[in-house]
Amino acid sequence: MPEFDYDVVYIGSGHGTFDGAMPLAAKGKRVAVIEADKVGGTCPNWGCNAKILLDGPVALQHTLRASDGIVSGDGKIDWAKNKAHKQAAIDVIPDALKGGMEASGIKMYFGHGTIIGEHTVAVDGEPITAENIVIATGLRPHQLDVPGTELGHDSKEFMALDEMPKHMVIIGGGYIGVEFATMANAAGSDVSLVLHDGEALRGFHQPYVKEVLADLESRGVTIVRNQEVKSFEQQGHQVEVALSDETITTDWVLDATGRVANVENLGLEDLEIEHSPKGIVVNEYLQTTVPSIYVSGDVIDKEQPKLTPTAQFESQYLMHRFAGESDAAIDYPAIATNVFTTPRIAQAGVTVAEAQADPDKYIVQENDLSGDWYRAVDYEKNAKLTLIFNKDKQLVGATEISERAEDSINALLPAIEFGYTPAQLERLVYIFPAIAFDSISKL
Ligand SMILES: Cc1cc2nc3c(=O)[nH]c(=O)nc-3n(C[C@H](O)[C@H](O)[C@H](O)COP(=O)(O)OP(=O)(O)OC[C@H]3O[C@@H](n4cnc5c(N)ncnc54)[C@H](O)[C@@H]3O)c2cc1C
Ligand SMILES: NC(=O)c1ccc[n+]([C@@H]2O[C@H](COP(=O)([O-])OP(=O)(O)OC[C@H]3O[C@@H](n4cnc5c(N)ncnc54)[C@H](O)[C@@H]3O)[C@@H](O)[C@H]2O)c1
Repeated sequence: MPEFDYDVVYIGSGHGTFDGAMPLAAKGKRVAVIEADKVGGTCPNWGCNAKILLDGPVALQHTLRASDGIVSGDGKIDWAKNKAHKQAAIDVIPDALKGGMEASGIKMYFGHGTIIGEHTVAVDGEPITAENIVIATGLRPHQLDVPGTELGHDSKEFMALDEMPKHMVIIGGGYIGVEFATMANAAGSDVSLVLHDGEALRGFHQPYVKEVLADLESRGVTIVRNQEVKSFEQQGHQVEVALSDETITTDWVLDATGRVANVENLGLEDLEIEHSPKGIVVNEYLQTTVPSIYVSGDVIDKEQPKLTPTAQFESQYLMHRFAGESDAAIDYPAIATNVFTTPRIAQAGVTVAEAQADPDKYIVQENDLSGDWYRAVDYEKNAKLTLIFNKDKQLVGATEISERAEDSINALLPAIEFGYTPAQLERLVYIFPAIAFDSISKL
């Protein structure tokens, strides 16, 4: 008779869980997953998948307009149809994932999970025991601490809008702020994007960020810089957004000021597990100070970008550990990331700022892609790619601004991660003409 009900119980069913939990169960481990909301968590339901479906027509509209009359039509987006298409495409995911998990042998529990002992989680009061517990509870939207904050909305509510508001104030210059400003503008909303200082998308190459912001402005987005939000106040059907120097009256407010960790009501205090709104503190094995309790995905307090592929990498790392296949510390690879604006900005590996701060170690090579014949296929005007090499001439980092930046950086990622030699690069026979061929030819 086993000592515990399960080998591993996961709290949360997002990418921080299922990418590792399914193969772990398929290897014969006894696995349970607890979910309080939709199976699959943020990414499929309210994050990446939902967002990229809504973005499809936005990118199409941008290309159509950039084609300068070659493709005719006004490219007007029917938001209600766009939302219905998105919803139809993602509605099937939770059941499909649930089915996949159950088929691999996972027992699903629905309810709120709270850790009540080193090996015990209560699901709405019912105790379940496991040799190891994984907390993968993700993040939720941060809400500004100002009077009237409840009048603000989050990204989930934006993606559920039946109609695009005539005017929208978006607060915050992070991924969500600029991506959703791009979408709302393309769908016909008059957008004011409020930044509390001059900068947006910190962590990305700032000259490229400035180009994205300038492009948004050229399409009618008002960027309001260096303003603190003071309050939101209902005025009839509208909301007054009071900033340090001005007041904007709007139909809808998106509070995109970041996301905070779901660490409440988990029992962390009783077990003295260190945590903050940034997440739960772990060691190099993703383990908390209680050795049987691990953490995966966005809810880890970490330096790495809080993205789906990062969560997937962590859950797969834990799968190998729980399967007894590896006891090594986690070794994060180069993580590629992209801002889905039009144009996009993508990057991976050593950043330009890091390279410029250490010129003895790195060589920075800037490539203007606007004269590149292949980029004329996408009517690119401002495409640029910055490559960073070490002194052995191996690629260690790259960032691009273009309509196809995510594909370009994905194509370069293996060269960054594995440090290909010129001889190895010669053996990569890519499809031509294509983005991967074009990007790799710059090495
Ligand atoms: C608008 C938006 C767009 C995004 N776009 C991208 C993108 O383009 N590319 C990208 O890589 N990343 C993107 N992300 C980030 C990506 O969604 C996350 O990195 C990813 O979902 C993290 O997975 P996770 O499993 O750690 O957390 P989540 O997916 O958030 O899953 C956590 C789960 O835990 C459940 N839960 C929480 N507490 C409990 C509890 N006590 N008991 C039971 N269940 C609980 C929640 O209901 C949730 O289902 C986006 C995020 C947002 C919000
Ligand atoms: N393309 C993608 O991969 C993608 C897209 C969307 C979200 N995400 C993920 O979702 C998470 C959250 O994204 P996000 O954009 O909400 O957060 P973020 O942390 O990227 O950006 C928050 C922004 O709000 C600003 N801000 C904070 N307080 C403010 C205030 N009082 N007034 C004005 N501005 C303020 C910050 O300066 C920052 O620019 C991130 O983990 C991100 O990785 C990823």
